[in-house]
Amino acid sequence: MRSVAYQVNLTTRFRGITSRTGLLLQGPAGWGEWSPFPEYERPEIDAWWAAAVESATLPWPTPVRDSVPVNSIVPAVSAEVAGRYATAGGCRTAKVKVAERGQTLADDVARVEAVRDALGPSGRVRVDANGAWSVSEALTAIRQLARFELEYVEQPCAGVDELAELRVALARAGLDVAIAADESIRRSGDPERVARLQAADVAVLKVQPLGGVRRCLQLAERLGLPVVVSSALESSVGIAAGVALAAALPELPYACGLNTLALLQQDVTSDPLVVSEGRLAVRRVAPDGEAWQAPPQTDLWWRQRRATVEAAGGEVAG
Ligand SMILES: O=C(O)CCC(=O)c1ccccc1C(=O)O
Ligand SMILES: [Mg+2]
Repeated sequence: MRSVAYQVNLTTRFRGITSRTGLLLQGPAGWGEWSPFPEYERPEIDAWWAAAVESATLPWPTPVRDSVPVNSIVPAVSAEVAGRYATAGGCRTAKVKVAERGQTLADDVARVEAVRDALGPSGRVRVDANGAWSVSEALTAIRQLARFELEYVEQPCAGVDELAELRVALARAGLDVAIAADESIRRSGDPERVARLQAADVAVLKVQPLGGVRRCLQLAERLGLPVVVSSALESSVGIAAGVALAAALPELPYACGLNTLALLQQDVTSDPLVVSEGRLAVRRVAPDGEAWQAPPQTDLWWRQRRATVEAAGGEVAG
């Protein structure tokens, strides 16, 4: 199958990176995106490849809705500008990054307060710590953040066992705040351990790291937890696969973390997915133009990376 590499700059530094690169794959069903982060290796990146192949070769599972709600993203910015991020695109749910290295809990409290003020009492506010807190740090932080009525706290601690311990401690402390697992599902090698250990109330599912839309639908069923569909910071081609998953889930109780196109300075198409009134439409995306195409060296690097995964002959979606 034909493939072409993209590379675009980010508008805001995110996860410590300032640009995003990946491979777009064209097959009989349309386009797929393969964009495991550069430091990821086999076998972890095989699941990402399976997702791209699924997107390029198979139709999407039957949707039960034709658009999906998404959350805005508030990076670890100052409280002064946080409110503007929170309401972008008409979103009524915001996800606030907390526990950023070099910042304090007071910075997090000020940022979350600004977001709650901007959305008003009917808005929903979630935070994501990306596993940065110990159990006791998480307890301290959640104690202070709970007054802003959090929808959930995403990956407060790094380990599955820590998440389980934190949930017990929260219940003991009378703090009724839900916990979502993200990295613990997509990087632990055993996504179902979270459910077995009752380590989370909510499961964050990302199509590429979990091997495709069909795999995610099956996993959602096995987990038996409410699901939040989220992006891995992709172009419109990858986001479309996330939207397809969200559209096919029997229940969709939460806004999706698929509003990451706003973090890219450019997209791979002149007809990108656009958030309107806080929602994304369900549809396929095809790349066009060339301003986003990666330089030859980067394109070559992706082709070689692809060759290692294909040579290993990992199973693909079906
Ligand atoms: O959940 C969202 O709103 C957006 C997705 C997101 O935050 C993300 C994107 C790329 C890598 C990691 C993460 C994360 O959830 O931590
Ligand atoms: Mg997360």
